[in-house]
Amino acid sequence: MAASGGYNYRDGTQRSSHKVDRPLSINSNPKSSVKSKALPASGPRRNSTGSIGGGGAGPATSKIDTGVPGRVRVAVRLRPRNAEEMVADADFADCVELQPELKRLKLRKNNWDTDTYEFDEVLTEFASQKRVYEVVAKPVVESVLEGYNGTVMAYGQTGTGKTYTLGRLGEEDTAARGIMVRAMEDILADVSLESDSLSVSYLQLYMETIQDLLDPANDNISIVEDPKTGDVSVPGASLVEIRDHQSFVELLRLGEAHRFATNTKLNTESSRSHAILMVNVKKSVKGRDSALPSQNGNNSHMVKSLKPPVVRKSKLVVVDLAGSERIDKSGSEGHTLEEAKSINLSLSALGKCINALAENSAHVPVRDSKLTRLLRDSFGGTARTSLVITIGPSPRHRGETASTIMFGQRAMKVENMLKLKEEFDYKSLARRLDIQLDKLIAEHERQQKAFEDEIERITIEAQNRISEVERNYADGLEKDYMESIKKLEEQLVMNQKKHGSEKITNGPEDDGSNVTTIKESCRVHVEEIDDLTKLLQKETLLRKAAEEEVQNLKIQLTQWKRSEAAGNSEILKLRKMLENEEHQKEKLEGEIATLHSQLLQLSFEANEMVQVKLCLWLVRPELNQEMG
Ligand SMILES: Nc1ncnc2c1ncn2[C@@H]1O[C@H](COP(=O)(O)OP(=O)(O)OP(=O)(O)O)[C@@H](O)[C@H]1O
Repeated sequence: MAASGGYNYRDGTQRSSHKVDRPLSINSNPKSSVKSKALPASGPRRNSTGSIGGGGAGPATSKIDTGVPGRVRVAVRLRPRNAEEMVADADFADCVELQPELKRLKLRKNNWDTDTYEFDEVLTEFASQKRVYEVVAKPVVESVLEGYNGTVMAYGQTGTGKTYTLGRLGEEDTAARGIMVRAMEDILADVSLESDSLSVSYLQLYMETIQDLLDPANDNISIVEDPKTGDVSVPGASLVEIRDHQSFVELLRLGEAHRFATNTKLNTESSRSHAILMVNVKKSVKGRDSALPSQNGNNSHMVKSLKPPVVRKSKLVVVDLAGSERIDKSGSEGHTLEEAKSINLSLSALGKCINALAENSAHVPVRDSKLTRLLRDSFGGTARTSLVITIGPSPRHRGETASTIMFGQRAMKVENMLKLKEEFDYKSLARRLDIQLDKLIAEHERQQKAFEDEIERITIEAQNRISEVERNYADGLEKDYMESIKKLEEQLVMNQKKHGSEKITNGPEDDGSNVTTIKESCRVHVEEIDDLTKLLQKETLLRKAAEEEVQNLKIQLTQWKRSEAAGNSEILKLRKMLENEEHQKEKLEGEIATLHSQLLQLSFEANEMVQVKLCLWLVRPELNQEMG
């Protein structure tokens, strides 16, 4: 696609031009050949200071956490000769010679002399995409999954393979997949989508304007720096939750279609913007709070549930920079020239920051461009950073190749301090406690209901038994009584009959046998009354036993009511503890804000003091000399 006054998207559409408000700054190409030795690898290791603090509010890392040193790692990748180079450079040797096993690159000065440079990895034109991912990005992705921020960035001349290395989707040929796709595959395989979360933003920085590649209408996104942590974020960018590999590939495709690209002399589809993919990973740290001892050893599960869970919120940033070629080389003119100037401006600002960091300068000009502000954490910050510099083999571009190599050499000297991005998750603790409280209340209500039902059942049963005993007793008594009455009546009738017949036979005189009969009848009655009394005593005993059982049940009821009251007071205690935790968190946040504003005030005052002294010196230098 021909370069014109407007600019082109990769999807083929044309948009109006943007204004450039800064002068051109030419890419630095220092002559000095700094030959750095590869430093020993220093990956993130968990140290004691990176562990959870004593249990206060705020970040989970302790305040004395200074991090672990992690130098920026740099790999160099050589692109194979393309069709044009096959013809144009047919009679010439490549400008570089690679010694991958020695991790060395030789840059030809002329036919008989070379400069040698060492890198962390040297990737030849035969290196597969898989190998490139494994040596350049995989260690960074692993760090991100452990809770550190990470950056993977590609830097190099136009057409040397930055987008090929980072952004290839490899849908037709999975072996061609680039770093972005492979990184997401590893992340998806490690996180649990039930408890962790994964979201993505995709931006482009074009002529000092940040545009959302997932929503191009959103084209004036600002950078926000957290005054507490120094973390850089772009809250205006769309944040898309990733659930699976395919949805991520779709997002990349959408973003790539919106990326500004044009046809330059060096690349038919040259990216004219810096693309920045941000992958936010939020992982809960399992099993950490279970190590906490209980205070009294009794309610250990309660203590455990009151400890806030720990989450790690890390970020992987993948940066595909625009080409770092010289303007005359890319054949830029008109609007494309303005683009090239802007690209060079931001890349030169990045170069200056890297130089300052490599030389341990007191001042690092981070604020000179949006690119350096966005990459603040990646160079000299807390992230683990891996840079791949891409070069071409053509001797015609030796100057650009040398410049790229020097950029990589200086970046190798930048030391970051990796910090674990861990914090207490109060929100999830509150959610967990709410759920627990609801469960406890529901369980308590369920037990109370079961208990009341049981009491009712026992009471009804006891009452039924008492009524039955009473009924049996009354029936038995009545039956016995009636039988006795009947017997007595029969006896009386028999006696009367006997007495009458004796009177007829013996005349009216009594010979004493009548008295004997009555006595006998009385004895029988006494015995019967005895039997009845025994029966009555037995029934009384049964009634007493039933009454005792009712009494026991009443005692049990009182005890259950007491244990219910104790359960209620435990819930109140838990609520109180939760309120205390929240109160303490708010207090600590307030203190941090006060300290921060005091710090700002002090630095403002110090600044003013310096300015007053400077004015004094300018106005009255001799006075200043007198004052020493
Ligand atoms: N290692 C490689 N093997 C084979 N082909 C490659 C390799 N690297 C790059 N290419 C090819 O070279 C061309 C340019 O690559 P690419 O677009 O990735 O370059 P770039 O550095 O991103 O350029 P720009 O800065 O202009 O966007 C593409 O056609 C790409 O397929």
